[in-house]
Amino acid sequence: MSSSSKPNLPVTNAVNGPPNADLVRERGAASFPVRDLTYLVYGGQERTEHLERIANMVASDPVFRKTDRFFLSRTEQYRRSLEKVRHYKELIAKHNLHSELDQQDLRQAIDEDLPIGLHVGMFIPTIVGQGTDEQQKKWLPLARAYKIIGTYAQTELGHGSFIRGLETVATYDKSTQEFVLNSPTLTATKWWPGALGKTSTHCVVFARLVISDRECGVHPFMVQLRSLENHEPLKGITVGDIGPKFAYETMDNGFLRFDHVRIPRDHMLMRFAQVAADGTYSTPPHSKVSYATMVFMRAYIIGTASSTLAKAVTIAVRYSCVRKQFPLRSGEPEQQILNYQNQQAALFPLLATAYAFHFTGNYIRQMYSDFVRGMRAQDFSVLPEMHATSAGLKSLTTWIASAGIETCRASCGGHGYSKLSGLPSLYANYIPACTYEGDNTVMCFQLARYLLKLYGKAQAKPGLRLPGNVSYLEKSTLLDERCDASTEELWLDPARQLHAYRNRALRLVANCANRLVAEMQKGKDEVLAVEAIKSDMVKVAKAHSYYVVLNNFVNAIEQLRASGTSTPILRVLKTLCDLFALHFIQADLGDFLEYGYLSSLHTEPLHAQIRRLLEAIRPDAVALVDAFNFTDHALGSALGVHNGRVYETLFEWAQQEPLNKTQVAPGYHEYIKPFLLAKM
Ligand SMILES: CCCCCCCCCCCCCCCCCCC/C=C/C(=O)SCCNC(=O)CCNC(=O)[C@H](O)C(C)(C)COP(=O)(O)OP(=O)(O)OC[C@H]1O[C@@H](n2cnc3c(N)ncnc32)[C@H](O)[C@@H]1OP(=O)(O)O
Ligand SMILES: Cc1cc2nc3c(=O)[nH]c(=O)nc-3n(C[C@H](O)[C@H](O)[C@H](O)COP(=O)(O)OP(=O)(O)OC[C@H]3O[C@@H](n4cnc5c(N)ncnc54)[C@H](O)[C@@H]3O)c2cc1C
Repeated sequence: MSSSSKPNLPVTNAVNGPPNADLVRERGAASFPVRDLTYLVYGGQERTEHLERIANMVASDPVFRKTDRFFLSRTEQYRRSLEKVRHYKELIAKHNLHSELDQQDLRQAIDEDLPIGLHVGMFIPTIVGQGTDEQQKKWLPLARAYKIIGTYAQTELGHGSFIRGLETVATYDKSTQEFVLNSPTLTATKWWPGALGKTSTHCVVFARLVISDRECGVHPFMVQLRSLENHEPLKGITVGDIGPKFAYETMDNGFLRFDHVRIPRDHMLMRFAQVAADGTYSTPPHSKVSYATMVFMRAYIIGTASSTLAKAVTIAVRYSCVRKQFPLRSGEPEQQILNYQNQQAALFPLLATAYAFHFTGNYIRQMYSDFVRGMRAQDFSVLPEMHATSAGLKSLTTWIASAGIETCRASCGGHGYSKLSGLPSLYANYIPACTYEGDNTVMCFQLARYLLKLYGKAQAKPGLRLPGNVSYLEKSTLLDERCDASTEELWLDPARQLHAYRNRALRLVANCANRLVAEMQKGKDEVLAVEAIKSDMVKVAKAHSYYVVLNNFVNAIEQLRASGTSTPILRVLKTLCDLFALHFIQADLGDFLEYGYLSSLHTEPLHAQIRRLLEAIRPDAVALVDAFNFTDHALGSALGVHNGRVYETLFEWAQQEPLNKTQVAPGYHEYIKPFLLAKM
């Protein structure tokens, strides 16, 4: 089927030449107009073309090249990322990219963990969210123009998850109307904040507020760290880089200590809690409102899980199409490895998940903007739902995307282990998303607590109406219902799929609630009873989040159908949605079998339907990854190049290896020559 409009062919850093014939053939045989799916993913033709212009501008700009990154030292990588920051700023001015959206598009196209990520992602949002109007007026123009660079300094050497345990102190001195910031212990040292070590001039510091010996809890303070003239740390401030990490080399995650550093009273961000000149403290309208930037970032992280996983799947699917291994019978041509069922079973559920997460990203963005609108009107009622939902989805999406990248890497065989595949660095730079912005397990407890509370309320008060995604907690009769998908066809019914996910989630919540009561009946208080069910709480949070993801995917398809999306696109999205739904039932089959929701009567058709779905996706696999529309620059992979010239590109990129600069190995004269035969 032909596209409704020609794609803007991505700028390539692959080796030029005729494209791989298998990829060409597969692209020609797609069952749906790829370009239309791209428009759907990126929000329309105009927006897609705008993104392409930016992506191609970045991809063709030598400052943003990525191919040298594997051969640079940590310090060189950091310097290169600063060079990219400077150039990013130049391009904003040159191309008039002053809107936040344009700048976000540009950063996304640059596709590197730049040391201004925290400035944009947390420093500015914290000023916006937590600063008074006057504070915003003072700091925002400076921050937005990069006259100052900031970060978000919360985590300490001793505490990250347990925010109330932070030790940095901000003591109010009424006589001078200043706060005195101090790090009283080694463990009070701020540790980890991105761009803190070497880049930032300022930061928002989270410290315990003390007024006249009274503890008032953790609050945000604006602090200047470095001189704006020579970048030297200011008096009383010890700051530096925390040293080598798993990856993330472009980012100067830092440490920071305060020795009785004085800041003016109006440097406490006082939108919600205030300290008056005389030291009178006014409490915030919600005790966790100062945690709002983390909720914002969790929502952002959920949104990026789709694109990250989509990159890994694009690389693995294209490579699996080019790569051939074994004829089925002797004398026959070798098979593309993508024809093997095991390869499809590894990659296609991840392809489906990348699409599923795309719709979840849309959902959380909408939920977040409704929440912000409420907050502006002093309505914090949605905060618990927003916090719990984003905590759970952040955990599920980052866990699945991380594991998915590794699956993609392993499915590329030996070449997947080469950094030139792009997959090792994609993985290494992505996995901290499971830890930062809230350790995933700790985040799951937050969602599980919320669900258990609502379940308890619904039990105590029959007829209580709960919000949309959790309304199934009202229906304990659901627990008596069983699966009736006894044929392959019935497994394609979205209502039945959702029923299964809802039933599993409710079952796990109910079991957890019962176990909590049982532990308390054994004599434990509530705190210890919760400790006894913690691993089950993680399962509860995941089960609910799976349900939310599937529900969003099903709803999105319904909305697309209603808005007249073409049948071929709807058909392929429905196939992906089915595979997502059925694959994750198969993956957690024990949950569904354990309480008799499913039996072998249902599992046989389930497995058979999954095999059918893999077959259905196979002819469209390349088109489905092409629809993500990544440039070769964005993928940074010799295996995933658009033209499929995988071997040529691998060979050429390998020539850049510094070891290849000389024919004779460095160290040969000292270490090899002495024991080799002198002559043959
Ligand atoms: C929306 C999309 C926008 C798109 C466009 C944006 C463009 C942006 C560009 C950005 C580019 C950026 C690129 C950067 C890349 C990423 C870099 C990563 C940087 C990493 C930064 C960090 O890691 S910062 C540090 C993060 N730290 C944490 O997350 C700590 C985790 N811990 C906590 O959150 C909490 O302490 C806790 C939740 C674990 C517990 O809190 P606490 O102990 O204080 O409370 P309790 O347990 O007693 O609970 C009391 C009560 O409060 C509820 N609650 C807790 N937290 C919240 C909250 N945040 N909101 C609401 N309610 C909360 C809790 O559930 C309890 O409720 P009960 O009803 O009493 O049970
Ligand atoms: C790359 C990277 C960038 C970062 N950037 C920033 C930044 O810009 N600013 C900033 O302030 N911070 C930053 N951080 C810090 C990050 O937010 C914290 O590391 C994260 O919140 C986890 O906290 P923790 O390290 O204290 O883990 P811990 O809480 O010590 O977790 C260790 C283990 O204990 C378990 N655990 C913890 N508490 C409980 C509990 N109550 N019950 C059961 N199990 C528990 C966890 O599940 C985990 O398995 C960054 C971290 C990384 C890795």
